[in-house]
Amino acid sequence: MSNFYLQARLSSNLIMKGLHYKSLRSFTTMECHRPTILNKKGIDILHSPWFNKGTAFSMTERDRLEVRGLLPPNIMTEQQQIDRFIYITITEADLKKLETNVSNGHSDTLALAKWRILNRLHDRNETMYYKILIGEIEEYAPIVYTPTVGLVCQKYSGLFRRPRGMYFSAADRGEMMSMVYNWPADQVDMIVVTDGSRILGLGDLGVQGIGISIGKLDLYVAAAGINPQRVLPVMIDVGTNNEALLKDPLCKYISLFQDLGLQQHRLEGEEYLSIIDEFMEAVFLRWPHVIVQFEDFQTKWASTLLQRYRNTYRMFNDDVQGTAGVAVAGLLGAVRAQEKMMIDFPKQNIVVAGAGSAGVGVLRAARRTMARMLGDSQAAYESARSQFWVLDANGLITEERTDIDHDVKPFARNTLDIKRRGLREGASLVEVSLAIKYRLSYCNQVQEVKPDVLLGLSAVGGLFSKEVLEAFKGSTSTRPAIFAMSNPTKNAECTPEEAFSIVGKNIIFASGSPFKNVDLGNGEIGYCNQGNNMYLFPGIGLGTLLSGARIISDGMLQAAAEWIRDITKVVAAAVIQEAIEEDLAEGYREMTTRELQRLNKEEILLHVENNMWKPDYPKLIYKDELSI
Ligand SMILES: NC(=O)C1=CN([C@@H]2O[C@H](COP(=O)(O)OP(=O)(O)OC[C@H]3O[C@@H](n4cnc5c(N)ncnc54)[C@H](O)[C@@H]3O)[C@@H](O)[C@H]2O)C=CC1
Ligand SMILES: CC(=O)C(=O)O
Ligand SMILES: [Mg+2]
Repeated sequence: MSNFYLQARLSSNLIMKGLHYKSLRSFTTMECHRPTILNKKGIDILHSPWFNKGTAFSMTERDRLEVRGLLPPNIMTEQQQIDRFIYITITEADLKKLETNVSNGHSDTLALAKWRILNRLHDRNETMYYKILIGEIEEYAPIVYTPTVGLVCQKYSGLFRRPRGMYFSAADRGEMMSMVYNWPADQVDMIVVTDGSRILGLGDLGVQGIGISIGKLDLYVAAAGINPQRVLPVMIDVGTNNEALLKDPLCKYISLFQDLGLQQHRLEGEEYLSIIDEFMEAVFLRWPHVIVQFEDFQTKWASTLLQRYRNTYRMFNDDVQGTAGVAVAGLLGAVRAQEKMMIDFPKQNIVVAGAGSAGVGVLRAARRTMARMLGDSQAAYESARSQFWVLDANGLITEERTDIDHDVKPFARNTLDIKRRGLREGASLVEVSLAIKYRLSYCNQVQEVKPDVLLGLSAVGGLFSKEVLEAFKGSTSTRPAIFAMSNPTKNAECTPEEAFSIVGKNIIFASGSPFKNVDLGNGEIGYCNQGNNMYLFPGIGLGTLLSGARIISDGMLQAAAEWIRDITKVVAAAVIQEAIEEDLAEGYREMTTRELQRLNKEEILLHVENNMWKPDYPKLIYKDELSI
């Protein structure tokens, strides 16, 4: 059902139920219908991407806001502006030329050129930028987000023209409390922060990591309707250990390439923590209701920071918690696709390649889900762990491992059990995929149990090689699942073509970055699903924002994962519902806790819908006009 029909149905239901006046009024104060109060006039408005409408300013507005004569006289509709941008600015002038210069029509150069053109529009006219992004999300998400955002981050120091977001660096210690007031918006709802230490699967990109914060927030605006004037991309620069980004002291005056970040190695330990602490205190001091999404922190800090802040601040780690929700939703979807009952999920044998922040997040969430299905007891939780086979750069992780990470330890395979199955510590992916044999003690039979799922979060492109896929081919599942979730595209553990051609037509395939569906011949299509936290984090953020929940609980994240139906609105509503049930909801804007508690499911959905920003030009009112 389209959003339009859903909204129409919900509205009529509300009217039938005769909602009391206050609630009805707050429903009708829709985000997109609020006029915007300005303290600027004339040319300043045209130079502000937040307020600029370009050629779409009406004559009355041109007079009221003193921009008459500063624009060409032809007043355009929004649609004319979009057409002009897509068909004249992008396609004809720039992209066509580029396309003919690029042999396969889809190269890094072309993607980067598209990003540049979109970024320039973002700098000029934010409303039009989001209108185009939302209207053509399938085409432009891979540009503003993975895979192109990875390339953008790698080249950010060269691409940088106009600032976007805020930078807090090790040199700003003691200053952050006042620095936050340099940001022009009095209300910030959503911050995405990175320290640039593990950008997608591209490693330490230092200050250039700001690109990922910008890309994620673009999706918040496009998918969750968060008002772009209330988002803040942040980069915390504590240095970089990427030597290529550190100046060579011998040629620092002649080097053409100058990285924009601090020229020092990363701070570690207490020094590092004190900087992140200061940042958190500063942003929550100025914007007590903000939500902070931690993004692309290297594994050693991701989980430490999550534990440090999660019970105090409204924050979550997207790589640990967002990815987990999407992966669990995908795993449950695979069980459904096998035409099994949900209760069969705890019987799936799942091989996970990659035990970093993302892999461990998925393992913990999948184990918790299995345990709940098995009765939610400690015994159920214990037994669920035997369904996972976890490998890192050193192969299969067993109890024999000496330097095992605290978070990974619960998933180390029992040594005796491994031997019984003909495996060993450090076994390769081929060995594990080939057979997980075990002897059924009561009938003394050898039964081969092969993995149902092969899930990659290793950042190693091509890890699911021909040999691995051949070995996995013997899966006992009716529809084996291959999730090559690493980003960007070149880091995917395998391509869908490789997976479908080697393992078979009936597999379920998902990848972190988008791939095209595969033509399997005879009119059959191999579907390539995208398994990316982008389907979850906008809903988690929006739901947390509108519920006013004090913290983001596991229950709220679980609710998001269970409700993922690629409709962020529904995900957000589920998160709000859970926040209300856990007594965490404190309300947002006109909607008080009490009013939130009175809403039924449909009303919550409508509340979400009404609070989602839409890329329509608002009525602009100069602040002195208010007193007239
Ligand atoms: N699709 C999605 O929504 C998401 C995808 N990711 C992707 O997951 C990847 C990993 O992210 P993190 O866990 O934060 O990184 P990380 O660097 O902390 O972890 C990588 C893990 O892979 C292991 N590994 C390396 N080589 C391996 C091999 N040959 N075989 C098996 N394991 C191997 C490492 O030992 C480590 O445990 C990145 O490419 C990232 O882009 C991360 C978050 C969300
Ligand atoms: C998708 C994402 O968050 C990552 O690759 O890190
Ligand atoms: Mg990430």
